[in-house]
Amino acid sequence: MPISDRNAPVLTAAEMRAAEAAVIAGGVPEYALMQRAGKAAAEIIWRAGAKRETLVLCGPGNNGGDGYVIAKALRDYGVPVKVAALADPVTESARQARAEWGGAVEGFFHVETHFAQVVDALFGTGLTRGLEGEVAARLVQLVEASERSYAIDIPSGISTDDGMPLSAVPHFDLCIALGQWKRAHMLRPATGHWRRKHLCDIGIPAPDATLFRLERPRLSPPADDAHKYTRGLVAAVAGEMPGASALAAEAAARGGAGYVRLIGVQSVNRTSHAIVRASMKNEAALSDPRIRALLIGPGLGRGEAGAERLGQALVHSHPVVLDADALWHLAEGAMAALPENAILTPHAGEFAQIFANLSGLDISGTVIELAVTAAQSSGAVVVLKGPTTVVAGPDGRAVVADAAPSWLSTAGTGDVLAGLCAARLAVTGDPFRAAAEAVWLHGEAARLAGPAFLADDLLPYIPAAIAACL
Ligand SMILES: NC(=O)C1=CN([C@@H]2O[C@H](COP(=O)(O)OP(=O)(O)OC[C@H]3O[C@@H](n4cnc5c(N)ncnc54)[C@H](O)[C@@H]3O)[C@@H](O)[C@H]2O)[C@H](O)CC1
Ligand SMILES: [K+]
Repeated sequence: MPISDRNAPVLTAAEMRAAEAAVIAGGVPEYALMQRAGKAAAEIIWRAGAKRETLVLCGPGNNGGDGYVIAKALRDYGVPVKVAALADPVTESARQARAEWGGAVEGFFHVETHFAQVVDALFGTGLTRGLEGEVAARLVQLVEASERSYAIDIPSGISTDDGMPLSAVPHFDLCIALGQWKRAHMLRPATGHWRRKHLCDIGIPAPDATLFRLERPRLSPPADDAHKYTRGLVAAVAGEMPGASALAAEAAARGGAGYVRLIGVQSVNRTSHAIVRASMKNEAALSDPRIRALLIGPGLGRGEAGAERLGQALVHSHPVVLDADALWHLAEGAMAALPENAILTPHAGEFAQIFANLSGLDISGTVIELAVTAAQSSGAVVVLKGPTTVVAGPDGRAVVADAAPSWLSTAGTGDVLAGLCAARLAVTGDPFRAAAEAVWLHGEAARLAGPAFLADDLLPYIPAAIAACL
């Protein structure tokens, strides 16, 4: 189940083949799908490149078949086109496409090197190993010599399921994904191999999937009769570095919570007056049954005092967001004590530290497998933060955020994200939805803030990010 109909599925190569097979079983011939794919891609190339001379590189499989369809369609638009093939077609559909192209087919190594545009239709989701050395080198040479380049479905040499290059892979202007997004379209390092990506709809319906692309969520304004408690009370527990918990608390307040209580902070300078402070000694402040989300970790400290505060805070079983130093304190025992609705927000280093200690857990694979395995083993929603952030739920669902600005890689932005997670958890009561909304709002606030911001600068952009979702 996607979290909303805006979230497109992200498939493995096997899932893509199954989705394609279902359409073919429903009566659409494979060749008709290839025609749709090739024509849709050709239209995009035509719009981008008009009548620039174009070289289409065709491989032996159906990716190459798409290439022949593209070449024919571009020729029909009046574009000067040449085709160079690495090998003869090995599938029936590709043979048919080549026959319909009907024009000359040059040798991959013999065709001249300089073209205004190059289209890579050598290999797609059927890639089983890296390209041979000279083949990869020639592809890089042809693409680098061109003014514009297009990768059909996936750049040749990129592994579909993990986004890893299996041989030298050039950088393209545009990656044209066919039918549905595949994992490599979301994962580094693959995503560094194109400037833009575009998904072509070729009539392959979204299959049942567990992984989705994070898209702009739909949020609702508070109900007409809302008051601060119905909108959600967030309790943020401070620690050794009060600035971090203050930042997280402010993000929670701007992220939609009705009431934010900051507990256990001594120095109060520079925190909004709307955030209510309470002492750790005031037990009622933490045990308050109206608390809809507890936030602990930013600035907590790694010493005894931090561990003690964490223990005190978890005792009440509030839905919780655990970040930073709280994750550091999270040993196997504490993990078992997590309340039902918990969100963990580790970056890669924290992630390795927590989950490497869990016995019997195989932590390997892409950030997607890592986050999903961690969520399933901990029973919590895991937000694995990084250049590609993944939100995974214990039920196996995950969303991947592939487009956050790299300017977010600065101190304190994690505190802001944790605060947003707490706000959305308090508002929605659903940790998976909350984490996905928070990650999107965080990325949007960063986009709005522009370059070289401080984490504090994100705060005034959060309302505008929310406004984009109403
Ligand atoms: N998904 C869809 O709905 C549609 C996808 N189309 C396109 O088809 C490709 C996938 O085609 P497939 O034939 O399965 O695989 P490839 O063309 O990627 O290549 C398979 C071919 O190549 C051999 N091979 C694999 N790796 C290497 C290598 N390193 N060196 C040499 N040879 C290699 C392998 O043995 C096969 O013979 C998909 O990406 C779309 O572009 C269709 O158009 C229909 C709709
Ligand atoms: K390709």
